[in-house]
Amino acid sequence: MTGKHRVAILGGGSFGTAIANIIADKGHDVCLWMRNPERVEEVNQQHTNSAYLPDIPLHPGLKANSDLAQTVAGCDVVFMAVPSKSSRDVARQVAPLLAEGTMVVSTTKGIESGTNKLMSEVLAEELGDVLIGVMSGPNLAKELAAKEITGTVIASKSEALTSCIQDLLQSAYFRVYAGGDVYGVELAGALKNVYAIVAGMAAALGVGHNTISMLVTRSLAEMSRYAVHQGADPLTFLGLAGVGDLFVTCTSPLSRNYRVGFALGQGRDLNEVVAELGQVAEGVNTLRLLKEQADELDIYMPLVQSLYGIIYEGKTLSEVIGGMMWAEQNRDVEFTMRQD
Ligand SMILES: NC(=O)C1=CN([C@@H]2O[C@H](COP(=O)(O)OP(=O)(O)OC[C@H]3O[C@@H](n4cnc5c(N)ncnc54)[C@H](O)[C@@H]3O)[C@@H](O)[C@H]2O)C=CC1
Ligand SMILES: O=C(CO)COP(=O)(O)O
Repeated sequence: MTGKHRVAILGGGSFGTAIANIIADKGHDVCLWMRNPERVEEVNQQHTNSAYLPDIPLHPGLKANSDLAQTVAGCDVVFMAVPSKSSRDVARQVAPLLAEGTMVVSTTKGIESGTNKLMSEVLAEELGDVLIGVMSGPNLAKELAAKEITGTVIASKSEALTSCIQDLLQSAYFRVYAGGDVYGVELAGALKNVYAIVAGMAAALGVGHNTISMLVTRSLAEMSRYAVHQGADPLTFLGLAGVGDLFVTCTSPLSRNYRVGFALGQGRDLNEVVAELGQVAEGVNTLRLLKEQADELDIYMPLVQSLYGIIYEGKTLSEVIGGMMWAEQNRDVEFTMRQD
């Protein structure tokens, strides 16, 4: 350990708990902010968070608190681990409590409704004089908490922040890469959720491996096309935050977005499925925002258009697949950044 940090994690769901546990394991002071006093009690007394990470014993040094001011008092690093719909609200609450120069890292993989802003932009607007970073990669909370080997990307304009977060999280099972493409890393994390819904749907239909492979590859092409149009670095999409996260979310039933897609593929109702999940599946909201953006900016996004058609316009999956295969017939040259 290269110096002890005091760290606050805002949001005691699956991912916040997994990250907090890694940091506690490494011997830092870490406090998890959770609204529910019973869950706070469970973390502090039983060292578990059974609602989100059942069967995972948490480090006894990991503390939880429902008081935000007490949670962040004296912290030099804060992780934001709430869903995108709550990020601005939580940022507003915490803003007056943070010291100048605090390092704030968003782990949220979503886009704000109404503004189409990413979380680093929301934090920059709300938090004043702090350093901001974003973290994204193939990081299913349950696997991370079970110490399955993986990696992630921490991106920030501040090298002090990226190296601090590398020291904080790096371990035998978690490799942390630094990057400078804040926008691309964050956007990749939000976009892949939409394609995980498509992949889950395809899995429910029992499609072949060729089909899954085509779907994931064309998803990467589509999300890269959108991101590059918006100013991201295409190489980001070939890394852990891009194809790495896309691959895991499109193939694992541990992904909540994949599970939503799987249930839709079984013919179930979206609202019922989302309610039953009890955790956030950011892709549902991101799909709506992306479809609006694709229309407005005239970006070719056939998978987004098709999923939107199925979920919100009552189109059938076979109708959509037929249309997509025909549209691509005979005139497609494979190059990811092309408009067609
Ligand atoms: N679970 C995963 O495998 C990963 C999730 N993420 C991202 O992290 C973000 C959070 O996801 P999860 O922890 O998985 O979600 P979750 O649904 O498991 O937990 C979210 C937590 O935030 C809390 N929360 C919601 N609104 C709040 C508010 N206004 N104030 C205080 N707390 C609030 C909830 O009570 C809950 O404890 C999402 O954007 C997700 O995409 C990122 C990497 C992996
Ligand atoms: O982002 C994730 C893994 O990297 C988790 O995906 P879900 O939100 O679909 O569970």
